[in-house]
Amino acid sequence: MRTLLPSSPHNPMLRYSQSPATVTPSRRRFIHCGKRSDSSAVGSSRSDWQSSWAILSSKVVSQEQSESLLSSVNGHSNGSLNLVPFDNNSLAPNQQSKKTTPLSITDLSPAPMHGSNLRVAYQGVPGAYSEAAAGKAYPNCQAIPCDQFEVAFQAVELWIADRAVLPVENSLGGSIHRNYDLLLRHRLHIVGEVQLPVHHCFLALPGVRKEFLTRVISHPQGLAQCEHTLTKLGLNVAREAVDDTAGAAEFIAANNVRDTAAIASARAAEIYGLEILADGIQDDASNVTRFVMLAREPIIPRTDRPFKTSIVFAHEKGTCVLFKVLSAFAFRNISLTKIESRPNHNVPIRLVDEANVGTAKHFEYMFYVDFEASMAEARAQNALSEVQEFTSFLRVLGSYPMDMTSWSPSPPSSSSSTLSL
Ligand SMILES: O=C(O)C(=O)C[C@]1(C(=O)O)C=C[C@@H](O)C=C1
Repeated sequence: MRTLLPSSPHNPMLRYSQSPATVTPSRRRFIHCGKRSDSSAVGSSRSDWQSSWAILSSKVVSQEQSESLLSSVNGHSNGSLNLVPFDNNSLAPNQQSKKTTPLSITDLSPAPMHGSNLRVAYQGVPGAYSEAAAGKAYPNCQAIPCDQFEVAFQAVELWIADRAVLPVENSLGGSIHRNYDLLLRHRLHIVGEVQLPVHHCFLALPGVRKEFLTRVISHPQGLAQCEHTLTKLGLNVAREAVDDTAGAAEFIAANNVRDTAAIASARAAEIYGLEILADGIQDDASNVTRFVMLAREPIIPRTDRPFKTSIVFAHEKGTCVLFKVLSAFAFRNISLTKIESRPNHNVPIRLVDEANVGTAKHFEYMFYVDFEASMAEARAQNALSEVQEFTSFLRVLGSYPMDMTSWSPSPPSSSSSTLSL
């Protein structure tokens, strides 16, 4: 069995290892709200979403369930929850030990952007955009680098990390498909989202001139997001994909590679001692990547701020249900913010024999939809009940606060050169 191990004491990045597990989860108590199944998502029950959300929406919860919710709302331990402070000593003696108002759902206010002491797994090495996203999602968190997306999922499942922050889509490069597939294979819950402006730099070893360059390396998304600019710069260089942007910078520095440039962040340049040859080389100034925050347990959905809900569904009869499913949202005035389809790995192709005509070969899909409503709203619950009628598989990936932070394209860093190199 593959296990997760830090690669070395000096490089604490989490990697897969074939050696016996030596990692001890720091907390063993694991109460989850949803029904657990093996990693085969399509094998999940069609009422899977209800089992998760019934507990959250119910006013009558068992002590174990409420303890579970209280101890890990939005993944924060009790200590960091914004519960209404209750000072027993400030009450008159005859009132002491009596709580004046019952705790309500809205008192369980997690601070979604608060992350002190949280261990947050991300893919990449220090200086990666994902590390910055982890810091935006959970300020002051302990960011844990992982060499693959799947390792970040497992780090949370094994209690090595409390959260994972993973990219799902970029405004220029599109969806990060691997993470859509992994969301389905694993049983973590989306508990938040952050949108990070991504400002790329063109980096090389100090003193390297562009005439010497034969190659540019970066994460595939980094290459995709700078494609037109690279062409415009007139560089005759091969493009090569690596695991992450900062890893590309680290590689150049560690191996003293003088014919290669990296597309990465200004912070990566600083960490690995590279020079910024050009700044802001993304094809669009407002380049932004959306990340999701993942936890072992869902948060309590609320109605006092904008929420988004992410679902995934499929039907054994294929894409013909898509229109009906989408109409369940349209009738209730629920806006969709994203729709994505991925191959249905359990049933990738469906053969339909038509008499005298031949065999039609239909590709089968899993559909991912994000919509602007909270699972605490009746209209969202009703829409999902209707969706359930039309689908053979439905899972709520999470209902979570939308990232509403004000945003503007990041200005070039002060050490920038010109775009023309
Ligand atoms: O390589 C990095 O720095 C990452 O954090 C990964 C990643 C991605 O997967 O999209 C994150 C944000 C940017 O869009 C480019 C790359």
